[in-house]
Amino acid sequence: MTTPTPNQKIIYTLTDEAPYLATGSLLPIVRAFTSAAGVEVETSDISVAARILAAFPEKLTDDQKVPDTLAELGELTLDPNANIIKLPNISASIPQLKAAIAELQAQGYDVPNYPDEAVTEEEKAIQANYSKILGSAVNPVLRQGNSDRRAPPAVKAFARKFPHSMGKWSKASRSHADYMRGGDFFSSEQSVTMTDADEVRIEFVGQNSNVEVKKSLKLEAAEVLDSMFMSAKALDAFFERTLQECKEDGVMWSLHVKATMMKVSHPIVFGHAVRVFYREVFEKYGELFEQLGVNPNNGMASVYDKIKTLPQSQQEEIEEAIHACYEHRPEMAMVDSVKGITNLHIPSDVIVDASMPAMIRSSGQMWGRDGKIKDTKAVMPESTYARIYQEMINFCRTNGAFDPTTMGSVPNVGLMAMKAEEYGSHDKTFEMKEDGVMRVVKSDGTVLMQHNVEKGDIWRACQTKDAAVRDWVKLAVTRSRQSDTPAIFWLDAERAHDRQLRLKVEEYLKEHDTAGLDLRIMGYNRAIRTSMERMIRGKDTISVTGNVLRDYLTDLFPIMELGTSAKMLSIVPMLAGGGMYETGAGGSAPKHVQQVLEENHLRWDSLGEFLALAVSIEELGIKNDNAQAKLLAKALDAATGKLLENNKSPSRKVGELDNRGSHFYLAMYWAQELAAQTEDTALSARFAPLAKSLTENEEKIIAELSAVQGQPADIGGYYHPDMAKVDAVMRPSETLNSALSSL
Ligand SMILES: NC(=O)C1=CN([C@@H]2O[C@H](COP(=O)(O)OP(=O)(O)OC[C@H]3O[C@@H](n4cnc5c(N)ncnc54)[C@H](OP(=O)(O)O)[C@@H]3O)[C@@H](O)[C@H]2O)C=CC1
Ligand SMILES: O=C(O)CCC(=O)C(=O)O
Ligand SMILES: [Mg+2]
Repeated sequence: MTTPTPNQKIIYTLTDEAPYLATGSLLPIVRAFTSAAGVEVETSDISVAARILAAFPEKLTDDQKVPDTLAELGELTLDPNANIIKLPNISASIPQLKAAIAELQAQGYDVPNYPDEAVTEEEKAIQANYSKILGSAVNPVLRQGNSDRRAPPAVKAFARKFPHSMGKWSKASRSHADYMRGGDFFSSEQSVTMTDADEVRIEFVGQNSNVEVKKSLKLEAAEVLDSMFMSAKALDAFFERTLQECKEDGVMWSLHVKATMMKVSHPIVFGHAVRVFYREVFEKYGELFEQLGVNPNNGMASVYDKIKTLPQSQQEEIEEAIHACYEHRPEMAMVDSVKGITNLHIPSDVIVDASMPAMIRSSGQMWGRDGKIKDTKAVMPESTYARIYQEMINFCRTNGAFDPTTMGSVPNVGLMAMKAEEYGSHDKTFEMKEDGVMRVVKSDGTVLMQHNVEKGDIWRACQTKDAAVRDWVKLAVTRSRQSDTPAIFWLDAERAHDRQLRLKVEEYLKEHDTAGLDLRIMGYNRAIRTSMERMIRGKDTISVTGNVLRDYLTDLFPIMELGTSAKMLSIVPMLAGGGMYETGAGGSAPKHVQQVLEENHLRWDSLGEFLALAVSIEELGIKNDNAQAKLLAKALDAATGKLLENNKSPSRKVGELDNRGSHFYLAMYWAQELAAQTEDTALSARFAPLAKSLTENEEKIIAELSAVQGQPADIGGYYHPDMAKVDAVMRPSETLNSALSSL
């Protein structure tokens, strides 16, 4: 056996919820296999619980302390040998963060409460510490490269053979997307490309002409800087209009934002929606709510939580006032109609990238209060990106639902490196405390951009580094060439930022041999229409997009094509030369954990993990000239293909094959492939006994795995489960466990 050298290491992240549970079953299998090629798989815990613990070492006993693994991984991304498998993790909203803190405290960890309002210096320090954990806090640190997401041919073939359900579209559907026609970020966007490096200042000039420096920003030469704002008044008027229209037309109302990734601006937008929808409640009890510390940006859950301290009679009075709003407001989409959880309950329940495709896939409908699905107005204030959903809705209404058995594919090459664009704007986002002017000023005093703003407006700046753009263009050309597929750069002539980017794209395309390639540049509406026209004819089109569209499209198209983005291959070739392999574009699926707790069935599909692992092991094999690793990767790909062909993916129903069962099949096929190959006889001899014992014991192992289903499972915590309990729940087959340990 080869001894692992420092380079022969894969870092496998431990995250949260369903992917964490799935890891409990998959990782022991992976480790058993990779050790045969001298490849070590090391874990790195970046769960929200681990990140909380790492932030407060001074509050913990020595044996409770954990390392700051996210910082360590962040450094590793700069190493050309980095090889990281990144599973989806929770991007916590404030309510989720508080729940995780409470769970840790109950387990005996003395971590501080999250201060809603930080007054003292100590509270401010605690809040600053927690702000690094809030929202999408992991991905921006690790994503030191651009993004390449696609459905591998075997996965596409699987979708054609076993198509997922698609809700029919009616020409009479009244569902649509609605967005601001003015006063939003789109209408106010300004953008400049820096000629030289400089340290610019973001300043606020008040009506008394006092200048407040909000932030100093070091910019590189050729970097693109944008600034924009959303008018609070226009936003409120927009929400009011959408609510009135829904009430008049009898269409359900729903809100779709990305409060997790846009962790500063979108919770504020969400808070406006809450205040407008429940206007009478906030008018009547506004002062009391302020005293109680209610924060509408955290949703109606914050109201219900804070009024608990009031006398029963007063609580009932407020609850009645809330119910009175439902009388004159339109019906609102529900997250859980049984439990009465509405769209405005917490800001992280409805996340636009997954929620809009789910709606379009279900005939354009969402769940109502009565548990029935109905037509809905999908409200997405930012018109920049909302328009693409309306294009798809129009397309489905005209052409009917997409057909997974014949449709082509839209892979994505996304500009993501170095916190590109809006997803890096959090430290440059400000809610205006008074009327005045926001401006960006060069060190020599030249004003680069400025906006007149009013109290409550949300102003933000976004950066895009030149090196990131250059690499993105290269990746697009490479993917188009390698897959012999046309590529469209989605750049909108109406957008100031995109006009700057277009100049760069045109320049950097000249650095490549593009002869014979079909590369086009189009505005968003035309780009999505062209892609869809081609898609229904079975043709593929690469979408080459900015960061937000990367996020949106890598759920939108996969959910139509494959039923879920979890089946995507998602690669981040790092700028420094290493590789990160993300598992799908999908999230951590809280509903899946609930099912495990209730009936010990995990419907999580680890296909994304299988695909990521194969590329990661292959890359490691190439870099280290490790022929056995290359064979392992090849066999894993073949095993994944077999698993898809034989339909051994997890089912959603208790009693049927679940995540653990599908892992067994992967192990069996993988061992069979390795035993059958003839390129390396030592490897074949090593895996032959395992292949034999798994094949012979298939029925017994499946029976052992099914036997545990149907009753509640205990994993000892939600955010910080007990590893031993997870191990017991996720590895219930003695026969499988002992076969693996004999390898
Ligand atoms: N890369 C990352 O780290 C990401 C993290 N997230 C985080 O995930 C959480 C949930 O986000 P949400 O927007 O609801 O997105 P999810 O992708 O978790 O949920 C959408 C639905 O997709 C289905 N799904 C997703 N992955 C799988 C899988 N592997 N196997 C089977 N089905 C799957 C599930 O459908 P069903 O329930 O019908 O089975 C799930 O409910 C949030 O905390 C969010 O911050 C979200 C996106 C990316
Ligand atoms: O970081 C997150 O919160 C989610 C990431 C995401 O949705 C994506 O990259 O597709
Ligand atoms: Mg996404």
